Amino acid sequence: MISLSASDESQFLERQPGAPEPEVHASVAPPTSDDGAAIVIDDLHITYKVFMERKNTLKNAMVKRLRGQQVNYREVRALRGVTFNVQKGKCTGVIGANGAGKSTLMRAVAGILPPSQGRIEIDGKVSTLLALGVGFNSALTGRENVVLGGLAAGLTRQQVTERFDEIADFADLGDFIDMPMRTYSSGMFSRLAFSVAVHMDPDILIIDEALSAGDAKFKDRANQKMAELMGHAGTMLLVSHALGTIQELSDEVVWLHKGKLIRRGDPKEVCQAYLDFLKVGDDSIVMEDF
Ligand SMILES: Nc1ncnc2c1ncn2[C@@H]1O[C@H](COP(=O)(O)OP(=O)(O)OP(=O)(O)O)[C@@H](O)[C@H]1O
Repeated sequence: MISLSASDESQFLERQPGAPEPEVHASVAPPTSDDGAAIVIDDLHITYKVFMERKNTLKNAMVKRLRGQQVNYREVRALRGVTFNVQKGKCTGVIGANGAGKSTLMRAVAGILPPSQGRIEIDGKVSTLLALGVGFNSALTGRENVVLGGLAAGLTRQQVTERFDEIADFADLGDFIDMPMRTYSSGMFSRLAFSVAVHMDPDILIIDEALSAGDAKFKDRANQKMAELMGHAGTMLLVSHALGTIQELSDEVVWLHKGKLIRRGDPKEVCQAYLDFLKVGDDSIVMEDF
């Protein structure tokens, strides 16, 4: 059995203090051809600016700038020259320790964060748990959010109406579908986000494990649905600390560390290199699957 989420497993994936940094593996080379790629990521840099004002707000920083005063900020280089592509119909898993840049990469591919340098090219309609989860309005009911989410993803009102029952059945929320989403548990919230995301006929599906929480029964159905989507030649970018899930679903794995791409290639080999680096045993792969 595989699981979508293993956030509680990350405790097993801590590096030993003082362990050396991983070296960029020699086999990491820029993609030779972008032909047939659904996602092209070329020398991608993302730098966050963290404002260091006493009252640390964007408004304060803007007021200072308008007054011609110097604005103090610190730069966090979350991604530093990442290059790889994802071929149509393939699944690429993204792994790495806390703070490696995985979520930043997902947000950039989803179009939420603009590149500071480099380029991202997307060929197809992207559906992402990130964007949809963020788009939900917790004052509205699940039903209303499904309609809004569907329209935002480019479906017509009629298409949303036609798909509504399927989306609601998959999320399996019972009467809660007509309750405001602020009354939902985080698992219920994620189930609806997942259900909406996978029913939008995405060409490219971006899944960040943080939003794919759910109970074991739902995870089983979610895994089946993902396998089904992949069967329809869907392209997937999947972030997870659950290396079992990553190996099960991915055609290729990318290992990020402190914003750099360390290794890219065969899922088993890259996961093993990552585990060797973390110096944790194979048990961590097995444990997250239960
Ligand atoms: N909004 C932000 N503003 C400033 N720095 C940020 C912001 N979001 C992330 N960072 C920084 O960027 C780096 C990469 O963070 P990111 O969340 O992408 O890592 P991650 O691999 O997803 O980590 P995790 O496994 O803990 O979720 C970290 O140093 C983090 O502190």
